[in-house]
Amino acid sequence: MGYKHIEVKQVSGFIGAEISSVDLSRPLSEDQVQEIRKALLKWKVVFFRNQNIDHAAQVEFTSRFGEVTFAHPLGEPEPVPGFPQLKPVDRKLYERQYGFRTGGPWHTDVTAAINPPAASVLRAVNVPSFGGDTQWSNLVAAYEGLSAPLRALADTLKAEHRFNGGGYQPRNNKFDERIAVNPLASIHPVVRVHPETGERALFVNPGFVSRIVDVSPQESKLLLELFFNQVTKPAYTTRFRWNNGDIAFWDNRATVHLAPQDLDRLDVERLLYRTTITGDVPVGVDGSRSEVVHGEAFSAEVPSVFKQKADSKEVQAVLSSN
Ligand SMILES: O=C(O)CCC(=O)C(=O)O
Ligand SMILES: [Fe+2]
Repeated sequence: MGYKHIEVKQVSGFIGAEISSVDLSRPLSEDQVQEIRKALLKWKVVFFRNQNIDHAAQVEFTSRFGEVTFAHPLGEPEPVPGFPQLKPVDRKLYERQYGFRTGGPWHTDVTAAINPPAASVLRAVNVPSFGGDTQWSNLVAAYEGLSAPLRALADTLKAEHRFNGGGYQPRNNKFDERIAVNPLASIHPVVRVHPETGERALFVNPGFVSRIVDVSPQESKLLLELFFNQVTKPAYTTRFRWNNGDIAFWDNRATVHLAPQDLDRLDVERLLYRTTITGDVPVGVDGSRSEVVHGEAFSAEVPSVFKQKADSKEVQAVLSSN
């Protein structure tokens, strides 16, 4: 309905659509880009099956929707040599480098930054034949599902987001060292007005929110329990079963997502690559903007912590153009 250049099929009640009749290995027309953007804004996450595109094509696809960021504000894990925008989502690499396999709690990408990514693109390269599904939840539906008095309260609140302050457990490894060097943190409105749709989203996530500000610690804890419950309600979610070559593209301003939890004890490989699009500074219902607690904005710029890394050979390999 309403699409002339792509096919769009809704996959869940509140979130998610599969887009077909488009070949991402070839340059997209401006009409296709506009319709994909329209579907993304409506469905919050869109899926493309069986695309089998390479690194360069992923970066090219992502760039049609905005500025492609550096892989990660901490430069961890190491981006792909020659592709500073590509963040490997690689169980084997994480295990080798950090000693853990789990994908962590429900989260929105990089909300510790003052300008969390507008959107993320994830491409499956080597996924297991069973398990490893990713889930997304619709933060606009979550907001709208609150009672009117709770929405009114949420509209007035702000929350602190930080890399080491939410649901991620300390790991005592290289990743934590990086966070200690650059303890990225920001205060965002609990209800964010979406810059493109004007919709209100319940912009809190169990991964990175450390506290609600200006309330007591106990009030913060109980409010967050309520909000986290709301944003992860199964009703607002969709679940994606990956095959190699599949791509998920989500609006990071209006969703939380959950990496698979069912593979933690299994010795299986799972490799995907993520790109992200530079986001704007969130704005609350009263028009107030988020505030930096610590750290720099997240964009295509090479983060200073990455530039400062001692092992400059690795850094050079990542930054050298291909
Ligand atoms: O492993 C996954 O399915 C999702 C990983 C993730 O959170 C991300 O790429 O942002
Ligand atoms: Fe993520």
